[in-house]
Parts: sequence; C-alpha cells; structure tokens
Amino acid sequence: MRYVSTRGAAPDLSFEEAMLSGLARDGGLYVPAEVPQVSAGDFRAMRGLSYEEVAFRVMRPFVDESFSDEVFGDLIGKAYASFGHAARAPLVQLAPGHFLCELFHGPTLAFKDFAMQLIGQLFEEALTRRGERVTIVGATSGDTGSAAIEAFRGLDAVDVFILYPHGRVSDVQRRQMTTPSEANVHAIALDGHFDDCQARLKDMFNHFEFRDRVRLAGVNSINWARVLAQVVYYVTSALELGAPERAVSFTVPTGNFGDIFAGYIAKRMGLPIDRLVVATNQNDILHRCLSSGAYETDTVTPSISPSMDIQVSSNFERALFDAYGRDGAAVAQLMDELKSGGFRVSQGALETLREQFSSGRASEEETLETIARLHRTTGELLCPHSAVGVHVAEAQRDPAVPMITLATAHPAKFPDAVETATGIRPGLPPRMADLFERPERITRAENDLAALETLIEERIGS
Ligand SMILES: Cc1ncc(COP(=O)(O)O)c(C=O)c1O
Ligand SMILES: N[C@@H](CCOP(=O)(O)O)C(=O)O
Repeated sequence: MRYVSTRGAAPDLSFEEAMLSGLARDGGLYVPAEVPQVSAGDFRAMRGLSYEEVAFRVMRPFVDESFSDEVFGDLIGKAYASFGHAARAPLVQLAPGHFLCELFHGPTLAFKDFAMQLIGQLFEEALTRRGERVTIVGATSGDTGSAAIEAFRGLDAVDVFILYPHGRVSDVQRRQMTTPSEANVHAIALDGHFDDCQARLKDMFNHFEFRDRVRLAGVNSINWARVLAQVVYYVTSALELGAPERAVSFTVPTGNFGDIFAGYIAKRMGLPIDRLVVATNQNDILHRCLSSGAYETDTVTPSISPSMDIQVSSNFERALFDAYGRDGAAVAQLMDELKSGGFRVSQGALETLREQFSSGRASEEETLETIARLHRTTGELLCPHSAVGVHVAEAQRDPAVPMITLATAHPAKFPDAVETATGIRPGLPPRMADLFERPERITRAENDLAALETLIEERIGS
C-alpha cells in the first residue's frame, strides 16, 4: 500500500513512513493510493468477532509490510486492553431506530483513545526496531492532547509537546494534560485558540530545518494512522445493526473532520452507509460550506462543546482531494486561497461532497435542551459534543434507516454544561478520582513560531 499527498507534490510513502512523517512535505495530508475493498461475505464473517479481531481485519490491508500479522495483532490487543468496557464501543438505543455509539470508555474518556492507544504501540514498535527517536508535537482543543499524553507518557523513543489554547479547554481536559509527571511529556498553554495551535503545528512541519533537526512527528489526525484506527468502530457498530444486509447512517459531532472522514473510508471500503451527517456547534464552517459551497473562516466563538471550536478543519482537505478527482494541484490552490480567508468549492466538487455528507448545526440552547431531554427520557447523560450530534441526528434522520450517533466524550469531561442542563454533576471514574489533587505542570507560551521552536529545542536538548 502506498500513501499519496493531497497536494500531489510530495513523495509517496509506505504506511510506516506516512505514520512517522505526519504532514507531507508539500503541506498536504497522506491518504491511501487506493482504498481496499471488503466484500459483503468478508463483513459477514466479522460478525460476532471481538473488537480487536475486527480491528485487525479492517486495518490489515492498509498497513502493508510495515508490521507482520503477528506483531500487528499483538499491538492491537495491547492498545485496547485498558478500555473500561468489554465491547470497547458499545451501542445504546436512544429511541426506535436511533442508537448511540459510546466511544468514551478508553483511558482519557474520549474517542481519541481508540486511535491514540494504538498509535502509541505502533510508534514504540517502529522506533525501537529502527533505533530512532522522534519529537511529537500535537495541537489540541482538549481531547487529542490528553489522549496523546496518556498514550506516550514514559516512552523512551519520544518527546511529546502538546499545544492547547489557554483558558479554552475544560478543567478535566487540562488536568489530564498537565498532571502526568513523566519528563517526556510537556503541556503548553498557547495564547490563542485551537486554530492557532494547529496553524503553528503545521508551520513547524513546513519549516524543514526545524522539522529535520528535531525529527518532528505528529499524532493529530494529520496522521493517517489516526484516521485508520477510527474506521473500526463504524464497522463494529454497523455490523451490530445488521450490516452488510442493512444500511445504516451515522451522525458525527465534527470539528477537524477526522472522525467523519474515517466513516467515509469505511463506506468506500464497502460498508453499507446511507448518510454521513456532519454535526457542528455554532462554529459551523463545515455546515455553511456544505450548504452554500463557500468555505469561509470566521472568528471562533467559545462554546459549551469546546473540542469542536474549530474553523480550519484539517481533514476536510482529504475530502476535497477526492471531490476534485484527486487533483493535488487543485487542492493546493484552494489551500492557498484559504490563507486569505476562504475559497469556493466548485459546483461539481460540491455535488460530490453532498452525495456523501449531509450537515446540521446545534446552537448552545439546543445542545443544553438535548442533554436535559435525553437524560429525562433515556437516562443517558450526554457530553455537549455528543448532544450536538444527537440534536442534528434527530432533525436529519430517515426513519427507514437506523441512525448511529457517535458519543465522542464522557460527560464527566464537561461537568459544567451537563450540570447546567440536568442539575447532575457527573463524576469521574474511580481511577481518576484524585485528578484534582494532582500537581499541574503548565508552560505558558505566546502564539509565536520561533519562540515555540526554541522552547521545544531547549527542552529536548536538556
Ligand atoms: C469530544 C469531541 N467530539 C468531537 C470532536 C470532533 O472530531 P473531529 O475533529 O474528528 O471532527 C472532537 C475533537 O476532535 C472531540 O474532542
Ligand atoms: N478536537 C480535537 C482537535 C484536534 O483534532 P485531531 O483529530 O486532528 O487531533 C482535540 O480534542 O484536540
């Protein structure tokens, strides 16, 4: 399997090379040259298998000779052993035909653990075999950072620096990043919002002297391996509801477009998915773009679903690449226009996107109302991101097709919003009960590329 850049001007790479490189050297994102096909019979044969066994079968064709079957299977087993639910991604019924896929039973209580726990294992295996060391820099609106720090803390072959927007993540998210005491992990509170963190990260990848000097690697959904690991729960949950005989739809609380893009890959592999619905909060650039064709950045408005407070949605580039017939030059041109505030998607590409994706948005009031109502009617406590998904799913649902809404985080990560809506303050699981007593290590930093690079080089030099 070879991986190609969405901007068409970087060398093709193997799975392992793409995983360790992060952003392509032309600024693009790696995608597989071809999407492997899974037959209905092969999907049928996955029914009744464990999450780990399905994960192996779904991901194996993408991983090429980078890892042997035995090693890859073993690493998958280790990745999910710490999950707090035997099903890993259990389905809960909310209403006739509407299901919630709970993705918050991993160690940091958000869907990011599905990919990050596996990537931690894959990085360690590959770097040990190669005798190499890398510097991981990540940008987070809260959940990627805590999942990355959890997955990589204490590993010998990596230093991890996580840029998060100062004052714009929940207290639980911040403490998950700032309380681990291992010397190889560093949480950096940046003066800015998530888009600034992500922009500085991409600047570092595009600054080749720095990139090569520190051996920069990325674990945001820039990294194809992140997207790949997220394909698996689309398959397990669709199988549970009758796929491949019956089609299902998914609604996905969306910010950086990585999670829903994983659903799109599952569909391209042959999983019968009817609709993929993008659910946004009031930072609704994706909903506006799919509605009008204009992808125009606006100021980020802080919301009660802060992990989705994103305007520049990184993985949308991967969807545009396919919508423009895999024309890297066309995508590079759009990304250039984005630097001056936005671009217009061509009519043909917009129609292609709309064949795959629907969209909707939830206001703050609608999000709170959904948390309160779902708790009253089903007993399920939703985090605000998942509530955005449920609100949009209810509005968009075709009663003839089962709808699965992804519950992307545990309500205890966002207790203030949940308490406002329901009067109940959700508690952390016992293993994290002392999170608020642990000492924090925070580095404040300006939104300045040179200053950040100096800070990172000083830390890894010491
Ligand atoms: C809890 C939660 N829900 C939804 C999202 C949006 O996911 P994506 O960025 O993959 O679109 C995020 C951030 O990634 C998140 O942390
Ligand atoms: N919501 C994310 C933002 C980064 O997304 P990623 O999927 O590209 O890592 C977060 O929680 O940090």
